[in-house]
Amino acid sequence: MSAQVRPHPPDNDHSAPAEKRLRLQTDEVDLPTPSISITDPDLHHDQVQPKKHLKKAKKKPKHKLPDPYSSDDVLWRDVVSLLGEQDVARMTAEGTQWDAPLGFRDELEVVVSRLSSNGDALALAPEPHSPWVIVAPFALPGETIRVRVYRSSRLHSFADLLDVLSPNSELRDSSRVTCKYFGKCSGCQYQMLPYEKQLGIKRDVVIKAYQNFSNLPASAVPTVLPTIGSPKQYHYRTKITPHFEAPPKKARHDQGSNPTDGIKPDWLKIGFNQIGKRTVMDIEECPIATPVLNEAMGPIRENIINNIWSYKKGVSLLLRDSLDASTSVDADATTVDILSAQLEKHVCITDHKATVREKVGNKYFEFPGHAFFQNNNSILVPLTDYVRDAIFPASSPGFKQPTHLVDAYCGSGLFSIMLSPHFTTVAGIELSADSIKFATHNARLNNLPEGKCTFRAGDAANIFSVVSDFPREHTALIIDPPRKGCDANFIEQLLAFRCQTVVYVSCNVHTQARDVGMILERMKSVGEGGTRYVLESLRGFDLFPQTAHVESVAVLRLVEGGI
Ligand SMILES: C[S@@+](CC[C@H](N)C(=O)[O-])C[C@H]1O[C@@H](n2cnc3c(N)ncnc32)[C@H](O)[C@@H]1O
Repeated sequence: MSAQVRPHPPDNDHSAPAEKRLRLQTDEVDLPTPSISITDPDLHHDQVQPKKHLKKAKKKPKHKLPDPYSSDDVLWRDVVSLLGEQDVARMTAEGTQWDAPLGFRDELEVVVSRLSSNGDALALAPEPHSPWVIVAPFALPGETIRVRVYRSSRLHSFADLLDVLSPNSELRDSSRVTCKYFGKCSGCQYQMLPYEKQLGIKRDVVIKAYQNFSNLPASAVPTVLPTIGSPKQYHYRTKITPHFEAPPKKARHDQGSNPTDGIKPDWLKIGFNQIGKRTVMDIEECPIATPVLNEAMGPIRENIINNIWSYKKGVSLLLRDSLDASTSVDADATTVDILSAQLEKHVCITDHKATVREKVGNKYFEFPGHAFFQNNNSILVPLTDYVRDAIFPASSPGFKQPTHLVDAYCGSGLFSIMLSPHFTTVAGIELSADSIKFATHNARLNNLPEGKCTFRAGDAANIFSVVSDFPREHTALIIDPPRKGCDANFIEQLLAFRCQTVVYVSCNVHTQARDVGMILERMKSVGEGGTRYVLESLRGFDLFPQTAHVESVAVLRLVEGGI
């Protein structure tokens, strides 16, 4: 029996490396630059050259290894785990780990063993190709699938899914798929899965990240709590960035200066990247985006079609869901009361410089269209409440009530402002001067007492000199860095600052695991004052339903005594 899976057309061009292919969540997947090196023996073997071979070392390496903590690196750990250390060690010693037993466009049947943390299915290649791993999208554990190989890497080959020959009926429910592009678009991976299963898979991603990337003993990592689901599982995404290419030379030549008359030329695709390809696919609606973004898509597409000949370069569009911010808010009139009167209408913002307005709980946030803001508004109250409850545990004997909050990587002030009623003093820092301007504005917009929240632009590590007079035992630190995580300087200063509670929120659990591992490990040797951090709790939040992404929240608490 075949399941409803749309096969790829036969003309796939898979020449692009996976990391170059844009995904829908482009802002969440800025690939990490490693700030702390890891000790993968294989990496060292291939990259560190003895001095006498310096000349050779300058040559481009034959095989490019993935950047540490990149999605390819995460996949590599999954591949090793599936093959087993023994086979991997043997093939590494034999130098056969790059010798793919399968060629371009080879077709084969495989049984899916498990999912990778990136959401792809992993299967062991059958004899005579084993040991080797096949990586394919949109398939589930236990399923027999037919695939076609398009690219090979170290110990694994990437393949298109051609057909699901025997679906896993306990997991796959094709009736759940609401998007006509699912199976081709690179934005979503899990629409065929019941939501509870998606949450379970994301919990496993958090568990695996700490096993593979934290360097911590199992005893130092608490049982990962169940993933908190998103109140909205569709129509939640408040920002999308579809893109399109400029007219190809030939089309320009053929068309001359004739207008399109509103008819979309065949070569013009406005949308997101196809799975496994560098090419854009045409997308007229996106069911994970909010209704106002979907409504705006039609007129925006029409405008591009009518004016396509004026584009000399490809364009990445911005569509952002905003409460109606068209009325300018002057400093004296910025009260929540005034806003409440005008607000509940949603509009689509397309200008990077325009002001976007969102409401979270009873607070309002404004920020520039180009700036970072969490993309799933529906889960922000549960998320910020969770962080608040972690900082103020219900009953903990001898617990010193926090009064001061440090918000590192604060953006336009989400955590600072949401949690401000619970603190006397709040200090935030953020690299983007624009976001800081808005964080300060947002404190006023929400009528916070003057001087309670202070925000400054700069590198996160600079915050520690600013808050050196905060009472450490009454201070909580929230960290919410970009995907690359914190740098070593920040972690060193955090260890010296040593406040009572650290809540680490991250959209990349792999760099979070690295950083938390580093904090706990370094604490052993720093040891000042007889205190150390423990990882008290760990859980995922599903900010990105239908996709393989997960937000992870780690709570670190300072405790007395050694290990
Ligand atoms: C994941 S966002 C979190 C923003 C905010 N906490 C929120 O939830 O809206 C990470 C933020 O870190 C900022 N950032 C990146 N590198 C930084 C650095 N070295 N120091 C301070 N902020 C940085 C980015 O500009 C971005 O606003």
